[in-house]
Amino acid sequence: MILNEIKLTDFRNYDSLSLAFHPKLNIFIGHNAQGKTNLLEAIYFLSLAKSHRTSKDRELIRFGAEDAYINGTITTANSTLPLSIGIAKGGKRAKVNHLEVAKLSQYIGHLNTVLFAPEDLNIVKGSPQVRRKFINMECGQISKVYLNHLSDYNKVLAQKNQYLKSRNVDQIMIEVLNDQLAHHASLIILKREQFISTIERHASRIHADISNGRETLNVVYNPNIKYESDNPEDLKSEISALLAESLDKEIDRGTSLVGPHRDDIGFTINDFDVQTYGSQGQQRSTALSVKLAELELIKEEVGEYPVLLLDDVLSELDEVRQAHLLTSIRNRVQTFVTTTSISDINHQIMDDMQLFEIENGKIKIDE
Ligand SMILES: Nc1ncnc2c1ncn2[C@@H]1O[C@H](COP(=O)(O)OP(=O)(O)OP(=O)(O)O)[C@@H](O)[C@H]1O
Repeated sequence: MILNEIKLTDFRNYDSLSLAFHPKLNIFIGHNAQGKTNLLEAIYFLSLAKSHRTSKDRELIRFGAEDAYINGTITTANSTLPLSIGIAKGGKRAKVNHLEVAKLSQYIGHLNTVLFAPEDLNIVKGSPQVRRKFINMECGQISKVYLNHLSDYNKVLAQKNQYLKSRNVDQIMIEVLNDQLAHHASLIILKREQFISTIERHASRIHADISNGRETLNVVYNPNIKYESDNPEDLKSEISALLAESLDKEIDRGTSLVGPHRDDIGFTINDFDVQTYGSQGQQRSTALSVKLAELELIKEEVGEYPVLLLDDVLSELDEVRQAHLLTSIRNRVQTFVTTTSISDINHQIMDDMQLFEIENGKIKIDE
């Protein structure tokens, strides 16, 4: 999948901008606060009808303007398709092939993107909550069934926690809720297990490449419930037994202690724990490999590679890791990169790409 061009009107610090992109590699270079990330954000918004930086769409409208527009054209294996989104203070409107869609869900999915930004390092360094959010987002994109079970699980869990907090715990009610939790948990756990093993398969290959074969990355699922079954019914029984065993403790503590809401993922390189013992560079390349594995997942799902957006990651990687990223990946995946310095860019890469110099919302195209 390729994004051929983009037009911005009153988006962030761009009043009017029209750019044609290189099919392999596009580099946005400029000092801080000139509009590099704004451009990646525009591409991300064109893909998902939401920003990766803010939930308030009105922040995207240029100061003093009434509305903002992003237009783009994508080419897939089968077609060339114009996409457009208008953002007004009161809401947003999206068009596919010049026709307005009734629901944003009909719009999303035409342009697929994977974004890697500095904060993604938290997938490795952050709390288990960050990693659960990552699994939920990724599994949710691939499986609607997962999303439904997760949403039901969270609703029942909130109810159960309310009961546990009250002074007079209704044990029968909690047993009913535990039965529902065990049902949803069994499906969530099996999907997570499957998802993490697929991520590991891709991420470990990518990591071997970017570390020039020196490092073996493993991604492991650390479920809160230690289980043996691999079919939903048996797993549900195992979970039910554990929940029953933990009930007294849960009543005592006034909160739910057991279940996939306490799961985590672990990363090891050459068998040591990356979070505890990894260097900064190893933690970054672990996060990057895990994110790049998403490219392969989307390819398996959709049949085509998405577009890759890399925000400010070059300066963080050594030459070998950079070269891998920008040479092998760009031959498969159209890539957009932001950087503050040309010295960050490996010189072998400079031939087959387009450089855009950005200064205060204006772009100079380097021929
Ligand atoms: N709604 C808006 N209207 C006008 N300008 C805006 C708006 N939102 C942000 N900006 C401006 O955009 C600039 C920031 O752009 P951006 O985040 O793309 O920086 P960047 O080039 O990626 O910088 P860095 O290298 O520091 O990450 C700032 O000057 C900010 O004032």
